[in-house]
Amino acid sequence: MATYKLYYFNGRGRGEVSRLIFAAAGQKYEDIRFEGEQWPSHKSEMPLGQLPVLEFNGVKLPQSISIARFLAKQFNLAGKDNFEQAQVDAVVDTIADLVNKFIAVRFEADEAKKQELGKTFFAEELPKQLKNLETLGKLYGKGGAFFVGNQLTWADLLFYDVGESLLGAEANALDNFTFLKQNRAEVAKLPKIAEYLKSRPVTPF
Ligand SMILES: N[C@@H](CCC(=O)N[C@@H](CS)C(=O)NCC(=O)O)C(=O)O
Repeated sequence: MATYKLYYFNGRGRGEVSRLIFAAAGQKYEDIRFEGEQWPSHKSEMPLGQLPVLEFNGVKLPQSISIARFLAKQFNLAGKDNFEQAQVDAVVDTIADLVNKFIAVRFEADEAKKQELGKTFFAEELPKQLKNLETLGKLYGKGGAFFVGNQLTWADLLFYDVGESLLGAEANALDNFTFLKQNRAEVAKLPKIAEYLKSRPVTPF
């Protein structure tokens, strides 16, 4: 029987999308969460010295997006055919563009620069990327609430999680984006996801 271990910190960060994929698939796995002080003694055990890492049947795989894409393929959450998978990847890449900009703001050490970056991000960059995502959802979602092909894929799960962080920083962020709001609501209603969200450990950003 296949075995899965997911190593990450006690945060959602780059690991939560894989946890959501496991939850949606109803697949058991070991959810290993390092505390900050434990990490230095484990860093050298990881292929690239970073997390998340998935251990699949005893072999370690780094890179959050590669991990999530592999899991999605394992559990039929990647899109029904090659072209749907490419559409899912386009949504994921667009979310990644947004996340990279968001992270740059959050982790800026210089407070004045952070304020400046934050202003531009929330006023310009975020609405632009959300509009792009809304466009892709309407184009590929076949009139339904999911991003691609009218069924759940890992693009929906990734956006669900990223949306949580965006709304935490800016409560009105999705107000002008009906598809995106509906998409997150539908994901949260799926029975396995609803159960997971209710029972997951408190997991910060
Ligand atoms: N491109 C990598 C980036 C991984 C990454 O930056 N991981 C951070 C946590 S989110 C990390 O391991 N930091 C601890 C360290 O580098 O020692 C991915 O997407 O997995």
